Amino acid sequence: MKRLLITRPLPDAVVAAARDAFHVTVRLNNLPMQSDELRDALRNFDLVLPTLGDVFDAGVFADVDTPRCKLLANFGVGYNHIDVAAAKAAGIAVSNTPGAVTDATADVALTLILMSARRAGEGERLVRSGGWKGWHPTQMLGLHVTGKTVGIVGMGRIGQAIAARCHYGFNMPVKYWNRSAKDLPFEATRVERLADLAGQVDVLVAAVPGGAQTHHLFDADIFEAMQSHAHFINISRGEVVDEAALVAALQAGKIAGAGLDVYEFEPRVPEALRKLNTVTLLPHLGTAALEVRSQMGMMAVDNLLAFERGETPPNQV
Ligand SMILES: NC(=O)c1ccc[n+]([C@@H]2O[C@H](COP(=O)([O-])OP(=O)(O)OC[C@H]3O[C@@H](n4cnc5c(N)ncnc54)[C@H](O)[C@@H]3O)[C@@H](O)[C@H]2O)c1
Ligand SMILES: O=C(O)[C@H](O)CO
Repeated sequence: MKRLLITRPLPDAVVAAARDAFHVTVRLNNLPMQSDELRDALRNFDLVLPTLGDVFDAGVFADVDTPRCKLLANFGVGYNHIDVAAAKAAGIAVSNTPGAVTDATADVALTLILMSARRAGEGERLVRSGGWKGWHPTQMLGLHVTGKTVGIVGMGRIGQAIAARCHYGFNMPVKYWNRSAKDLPFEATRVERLADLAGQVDVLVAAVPGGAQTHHLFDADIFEAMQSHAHFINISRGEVVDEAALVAALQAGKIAGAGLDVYEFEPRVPEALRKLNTVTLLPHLGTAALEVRSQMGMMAVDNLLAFERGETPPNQV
């Protein structure tokens, strides 16, 4: 049997399915793998099932002369923590888990849109603090979401699921920025320049992958272009945002609020961001449901099984 390393505890059913086919070691630690562990994983296992935070960068591959590992079957759709080109050069394939994450992540985007626009986090803190003095007509007025325009940046699987929820559920006109035009089952306007989109919408949502091409896509210029009543939502990767520029925009009231599930240097969330009442902060909850995490794990196992049969994994990247 091939030796498989699962780098974090996963739902029982996933580990059981993996044990049916492989000699499995589960690393009983919820923190990302450290430098030595990453290298040892490549040296000592035939297959590795890593996840977010396990940073397999070019240096890791360069340090391991003849890796025993032949597949990194990532748990999650986003694989910006793996240098895929360096992996390939080292003879290691990479797969991910697209689709399994789509609806759950779109649901969290809608949670953030509503929480940010309707000041739900701020309201919850007010009640919890015992400081609420009762309802009155001008208390905590937020942005009415129904009918407002949403701008989706990255009209992929998750972007489309967010757009559909906004369109069908909240009657929101949809605009988007994407490398290519999308054929969608509802009306949506493609805008050529990101800064133009930013200036035209009431809610701007980041749904692009992380990586070098999208690093700091949302910078001071984009926040400057946004309308002062608009909200910025990020469910993609923290690194797509210049976090310092976002903090500055919020502090200066250039935008009304932000809803974030991801951060530039996770799990570190700058104190300046945590202090702002206009920000809703979630701890990377996009796929955090047992059903979803189980589906992600099963997809990763399917990729491993296909590879073991000598086939190309269904979700090789
Ligand atoms: N918050 C969470 O828990 C969570 C959960 C799942 C996924 N994610 C993130 O969401 C991302 C998107 O997932 P998906 O399944 O929708 O991916 P996808 O590949 O279906 O969609 C990505 C979209 O972004 C566009 N895009 C890619 N690179 C681009 C670039 N350089 N410039 C402009 N547009 C670009 C693509 O054309 C595509 O339309 C993942 O890569 C992951 O980082 C976060
Ligand atoms: O990329 C993904 O799938 C998520 O961020 C991890 O749940």
